[in-house]
Amino acid sequence: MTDIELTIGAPAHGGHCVARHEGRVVFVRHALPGERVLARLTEAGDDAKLWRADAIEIREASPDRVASAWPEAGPGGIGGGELAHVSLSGQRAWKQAVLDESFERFAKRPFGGTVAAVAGDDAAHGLRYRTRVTATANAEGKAGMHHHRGDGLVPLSEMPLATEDVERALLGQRFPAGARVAVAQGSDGTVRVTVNGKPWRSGKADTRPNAPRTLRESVTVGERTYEYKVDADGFWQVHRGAPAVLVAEVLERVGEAERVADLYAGAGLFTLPLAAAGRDVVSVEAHAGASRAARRNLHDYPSASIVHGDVRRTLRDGIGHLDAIVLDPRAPVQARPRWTRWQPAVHRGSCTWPATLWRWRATPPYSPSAATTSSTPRRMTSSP
Ligand SMILES: C[S@@+](CC[C@H](N)C(=O)[O-])C[C@H]1O[C@@H](n2cnc3c(N)ncnc32)[C@H](O)[C@@H]1O
Repeated sequence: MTDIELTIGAPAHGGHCVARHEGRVVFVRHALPGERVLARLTEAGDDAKLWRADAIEIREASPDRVASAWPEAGPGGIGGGELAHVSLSGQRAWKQAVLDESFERFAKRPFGGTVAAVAGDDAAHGLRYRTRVTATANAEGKAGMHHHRGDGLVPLSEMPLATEDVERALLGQRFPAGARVAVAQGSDGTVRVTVNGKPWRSGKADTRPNAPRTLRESVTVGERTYEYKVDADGFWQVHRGAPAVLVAEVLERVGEAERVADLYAGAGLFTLPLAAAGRDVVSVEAHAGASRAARRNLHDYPSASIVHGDVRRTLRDGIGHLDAIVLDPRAPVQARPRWTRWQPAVHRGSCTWPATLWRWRATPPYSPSAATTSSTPRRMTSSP
């Protein structure tokens, strides 16, 4: 193992900072801008343009450095807790810098937003926000997570990002070796565990034909509360405050637009409030379970049509005139259709961050026929 001393530069997308060593770029995790660190190289091929390293000793610390809130995600540890050593204000400044830089570089326009805490984040010190966690059981049946960019499984002794109930369900029992474990908590506090896609209860598979598989979620924005039923192991925004923040943002941005597409719509988090606001919504989602959930959630709203299918194909086939598009892809850019005359509507949320939000509304006119013939969109980054 080779250790090198580095001066740390700007933060970059994905939880690392950029440094330089003998002309080569090094992505350094567990460091902060301005720090002087001893870094252990973790990927350093002779011919590689880019090296990766973990800061293992801090020689000159940033004022934003704090004791790690999740030591297991420290150097050589689990991926996904990259900012555990950064103060909350430092995390927000970090995210602001990444968003500002990404928008300037890729969208060629200013980000213009300000990164702010979701209600309750400060009181919880930026922790305990995840209502969804997935893990893999190790040979002893303990829930574990993978090393950053590695296959090795680290059994968890804590999961400080999760709500306490989710953490308890994850760590307080054993699972079949190698199993994929998903733990989720609904708005009413109910926790459901799914093991390899099947219900799990009180330490064993729940084989009852009527074993519960869904969770209730309610999202309150202003005076209104929207009710959803989602699959316990299906997609739902993992931050407990994200659904309400995102719905409020979407409603405001869509404004009075009459016909709206909700692309990559999941279980209908945005489709439902948009339909309830009287919008004519086309909701497109490729995952069969999520699409079924959306149908269930939108049952009482005839102004919403649920398309179960691929976004690109659906747009190519034509979905008619649209006044606004809400776009929330989970997959990176390749999954996006070829955008045309308007700036791409882009949102990419990342679980790495204490709060996540970049969501843009595309402006009309939208022309389905142009969708396959015009220029390729500007590339946007997305997080792993
Ligand atoms: C990040 S989730 C967002 C769901 C929803 N907008 C929300 O916020 O709850 C992205 C969704 O896009 C769906 N998806 C991914 N690729 C797709 C594609 N090519 N066509 C349609 N849906 C896709 C996934 O199944 C997933 O449900």
